[in-house]
Amino acid sequence: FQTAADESKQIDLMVNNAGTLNEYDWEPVVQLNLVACVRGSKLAMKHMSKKNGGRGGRIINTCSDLGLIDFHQLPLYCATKHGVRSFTSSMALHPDKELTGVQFACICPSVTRTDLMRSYNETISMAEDLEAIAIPTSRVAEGFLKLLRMSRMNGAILYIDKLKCEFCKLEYVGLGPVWTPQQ
Ligand SMILES: NC(=O)C1=CN([C@@H]2O[C@H](COP(=O)(O)OP(=O)(O)OC[C@H]3O[C@@H](n4cnc5c(N)ncnc54)[C@H](O)[C@@H]3O)[C@@H](O)[C@H]2O)C=CC1
Ligand SMILES: CC/C=C\CC(=O)/C=C/C=C\C=C\C=C\[C@@H](O)[C@@H](O)C/C=C\CCC(=O)O
Repeated sequence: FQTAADESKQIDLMVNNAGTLNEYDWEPVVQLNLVACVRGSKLAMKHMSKKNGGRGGRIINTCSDLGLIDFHQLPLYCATKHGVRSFTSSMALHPDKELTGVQFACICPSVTRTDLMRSYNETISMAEDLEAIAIPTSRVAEGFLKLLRMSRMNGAILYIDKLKCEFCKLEYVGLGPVWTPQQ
């Protein structure tokens, strides 16, 4: 991050995308999926914040549909992605956001054809079924671009599957507003 900041002076967009899946050797998974996402977000936040002389920016975290639902085959992976989702939307709710100029959002793709999916396939005997429901990476890119095109994306949780690319509405019961997209 420091190298990028030194070379380009200003970072406008930070994407915390790295992630992995291993329910057995699970502690490194927490470190990468959740801890690194929080670290990366905080570094970017500090650099971008108008309160520190920055000019604002966007932080987009790669979550998953498993950050929105529970799934018995991948409990640890789900826990890390629920953490990413909650951290991101909680940061977006911070009352300082107009002062910092930093917007937070996350994308929640369903199963996508990547090395991660292929490594999971090796552990089960359902390769064909997974292949049938998986989306191409280009579909995730479409969702990502949809966020970038919005001038105000703060708080967005974008669900992406074969048929849908739509914002999730979470109910902040009694504590705040439900997020709706603004252009
Ligand atoms: N493939 C899928 O079905 C889905 C993936 N995701 C999420 O998308 C993100 C990207 O995953 P994929 O492209 O599918 O997986 P992938 O395994 O194809 O790519 C993971 C990337 O993370 C990087 N990485 C791994 N460990 C790292 C470390 N310790 N430090 C820095 N970089 C590291 C790798 O170099 C690689 O570029 C992850 O956060 C994953 O949880 C979300 C929903 C569905
Ligand atoms: C699959 C691991 C890759 C990425 C993890 C991720 O971020 C999102 C995963 C989302 C869902 C994973 C579901 C996996 C399901 C499999 O174990 C099978 O149960 C699916 C089998 C058939 C599905 C057919 C259907 O119901 O349409």
